[in-house]
Amino acid sequence: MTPAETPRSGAVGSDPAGRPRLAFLGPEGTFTEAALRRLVDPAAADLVPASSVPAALAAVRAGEVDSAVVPIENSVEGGVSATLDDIGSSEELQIRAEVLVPISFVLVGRPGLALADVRRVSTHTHAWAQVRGWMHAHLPDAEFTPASSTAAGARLLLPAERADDAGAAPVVDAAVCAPLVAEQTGLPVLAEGIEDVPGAVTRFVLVSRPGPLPEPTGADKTTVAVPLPHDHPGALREILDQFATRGINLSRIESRPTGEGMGRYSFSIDLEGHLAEERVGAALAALRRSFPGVRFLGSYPRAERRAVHVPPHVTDEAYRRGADWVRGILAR
Ligand SMILES: O=C(O)C(=O)Cc1ccccc1
Repeated sequence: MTPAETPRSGAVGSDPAGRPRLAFLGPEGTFTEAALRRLVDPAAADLVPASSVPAALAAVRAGEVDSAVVPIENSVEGGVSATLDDIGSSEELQIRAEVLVPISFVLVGRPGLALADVRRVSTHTHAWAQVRGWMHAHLPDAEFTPASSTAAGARLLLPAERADDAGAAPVVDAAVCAPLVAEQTGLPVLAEGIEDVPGAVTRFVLVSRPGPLPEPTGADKTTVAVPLPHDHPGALREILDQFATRGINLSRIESRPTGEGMGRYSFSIDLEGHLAEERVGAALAALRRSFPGVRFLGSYPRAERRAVHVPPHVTDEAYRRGADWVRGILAR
């Protein structure tokens, strides 16, 4: 990729013959679309809405698009399983960039409907989890109808969007979505700021097929998945030791079932640092020796751009001094 082909973030793999194609969890108005607009210049790319996270990632794998933007972690709800499981299942995808998006929700309703008349509410499961307390306090009897995204849930309120039976009453009364969707659709806002935890943020990642890593910036993050062998006592301790002895801080670690049977788990880990840094490369090389199933899922700049603290004994310079000393002895 040449600099001229590189969009704003420098993160998107682009097709020299044309504009990069970018899939995202759609339709228009999702939080994922807001994330995409922060990661790349939307005017320089073709945006392709996908109906689910797996669909967006499958389009990348199949080469139908260059990259996809998907949610990966929420400060209230934790990891987004659909994303962690999909990207962690192979080394076919690589995270190239991340961004944090503040999340605030509104409740939009069917035109003419009062808040007290709302019975059925649609939204994405992650949004529902973040407004449960508000719902309990204001609409305790509301039924939840899951939608593929917040914007898709809101669109159920627009009769013209329902191809099945355009004349029929909407299947839901209200939807939880971003304020932007109310503006885009003209749907009336019944309540705003309905999130249970003010200041919640969601982390989104830009994912593409494997390629050259972004240059180290000193403020990077690396994501790996480590399936645990079931006959390896102390495996988790060994994994953590590799990072601890090299002064590598972890910013996320969670276990996900592999689907191969009860008790079979893979650890999804974010660590501070870039694979090109000695301590990170050494830790991952050591992990690979003991756990050949380890998957590298990307080294990329941290959203906050905050420099990683590297203890003095594990800087690249410290590694060089150590290696020089050994070489000097062997050369005697
Ligand atoms: O449904 C959306 O708008 C998304 O982008 C997924 C999501 C849902 C709730 C919080 C953050 C992201």
